[in-house]
Amino acid sequence: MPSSFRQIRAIAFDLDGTLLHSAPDLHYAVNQMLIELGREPVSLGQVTGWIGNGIEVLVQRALSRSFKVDTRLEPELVEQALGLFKLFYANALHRFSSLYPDVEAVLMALKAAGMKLAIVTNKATEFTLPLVQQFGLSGLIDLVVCGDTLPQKKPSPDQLLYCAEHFDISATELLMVGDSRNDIQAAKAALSPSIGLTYGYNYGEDIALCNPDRVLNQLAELPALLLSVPESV
Ligand SMILES: O=C(O)COP(=O)(O)O
Ligand SMILES: [Mg+2]
Repeated sequence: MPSSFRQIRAIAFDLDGTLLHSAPDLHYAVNQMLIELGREPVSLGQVTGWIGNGIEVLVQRALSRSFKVDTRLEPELVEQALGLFKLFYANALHRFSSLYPDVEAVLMALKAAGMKLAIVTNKATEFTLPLVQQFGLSGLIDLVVCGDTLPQKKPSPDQLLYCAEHFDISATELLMVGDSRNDIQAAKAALSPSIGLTYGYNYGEDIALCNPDRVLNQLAELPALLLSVPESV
């Protein structure tokens, strides 16, 4: 565990459950899809527990009505369901979703201090970019790496390594800030430090169990942690 984050030059923020409370719109789109397929809707709590591995897996979990995907799902059904989900989600992207408290202020403070800022999400590009724009983050974020930007998504380290390369820094100088074990595992695999936030989704589990370098309860604590490090440390 690093004694400080003095070496940090760039920050990779996860999106869903970290910057954006997206579960309400994902829940809406999942239920519209299920209803269209003649199936019973599911609860917000269920959907929240299925977020984290991208939309294909979310749709498969919804069809299975469980976190563990039913291996007997017909590929044609999954494809049809995915098409429906995309249609409904595209129309409900930011209807019920909201930024978490202090997101803009925190990003502005970090950017003003010279940090490069990225979003590294497992969400597909077609939904991520409109959300980043809609919530006014485009001018604050230097790079967006989505779940379909590269062949592998988190917990693979590839998106973080791509990010470090883009910023021309070492992965050890890139801090991953996320709500999920996928974020922390990706950071560990990339040899990047990580901060786990407690308010997000993480399949309903305690983020501290993934052993991030630091656990924070609020994003607002981040600037002080990164920018007010005594010189002698
Ligand atoms: O799309 C998901 O399943 C999760 O996205 P995230 O990586 O931004 O949390
Ligand atoms: Mg997340």
